[in-house]
Amino acid sequence: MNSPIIECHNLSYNYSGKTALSNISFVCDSAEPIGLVGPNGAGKSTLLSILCGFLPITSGSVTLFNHQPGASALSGRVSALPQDAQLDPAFSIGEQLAFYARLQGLNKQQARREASRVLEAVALKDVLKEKPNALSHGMAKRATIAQALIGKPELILLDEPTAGLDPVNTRKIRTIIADLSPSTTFIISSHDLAELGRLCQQVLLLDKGIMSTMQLNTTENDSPTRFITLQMLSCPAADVMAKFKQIAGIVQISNSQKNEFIIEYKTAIEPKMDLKILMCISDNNWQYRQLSQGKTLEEKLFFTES
Ligand SMILES: Nc1ncnc2c1ncn2[C@@H]1O[C@H](COP(=O)(O)OP(=O)(O)OP(=O)(O)O)[C@@H](O)[C@H]1O
Repeated sequence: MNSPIIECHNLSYNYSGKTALSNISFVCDSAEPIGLVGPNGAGKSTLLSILCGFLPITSGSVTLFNHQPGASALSGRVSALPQDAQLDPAFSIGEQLAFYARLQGLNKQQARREASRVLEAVALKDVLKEKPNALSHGMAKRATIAQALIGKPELILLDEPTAGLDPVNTRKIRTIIADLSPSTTFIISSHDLAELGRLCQQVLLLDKGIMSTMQLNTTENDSPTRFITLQMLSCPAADVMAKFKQIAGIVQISNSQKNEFIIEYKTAIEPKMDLKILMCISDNNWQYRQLSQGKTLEEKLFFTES
């Protein structure tokens, strides 16, 4: 049987007496991308630093593919993109990537080929000879992700890969991750819950150093009711709720935020509730922005009653 990708038991970490991680335990054995979320200061970067072997394990245990973080056996199998990853302004992108490839033991020619391969994977093959100052912020971020792809690692830890990026570049990074999964497992720390909701089936939630895990899209499948999230353009909320309540099968509607509604319905009564809702919107000449199955990740994490 294969060893789990990550196994973490009773891990705690303190900075000079200040608790950053408190007795956390989790196991990752799925190749699907895993989200790591939590408010500022929750302990996400600390956890990633321990997984990378940058910080020591002082209490509890952690293994990646059955090895201690930072073990030489993990070289080439695990890589990371730190939150503040920088490119060296003095060297071209191709030179820097080839340098990191050489550190992994490739010869000069193999390293050059590897630099081209990873740049192509992030849709940046034209910048091989450019220096970092010729790249936009989004391109530079993708170039640092290219660095994390060197040697085709099985596990890549990404700390805030889309922070500060526009929607186009955010989408490009999502595509890169989706294309490389599941042959590569990504752990993605991010405050962008919409992005994580699109990519991840499993989410690790850290709050003040305490962890809980959440498996997305599983409980709903087993449940007699499901959820739809509906975003309307400006609309009379009270009218919308009153009209929807008349649709057979709808058990509950909440106006989760301005122009957004979470609708819970019984699948046995109306399996195609999305069509019913769209017909109701059309009959009333309302306009909607987006209808999606399930709740948003934000709603699941922070506003679902347990
Ligand atoms: N080098 C350090 N020295 C002392 N305390 C630290 C250090 N690094 C982090 N901390 C503290 O540890 C806790 C966890 O910080 P960490 O950076 O891991 O959180 P985070 O979830 O990554 O936050 P953010 O989302 O803001 O990046 C915080 O209370 C922080 O102040």
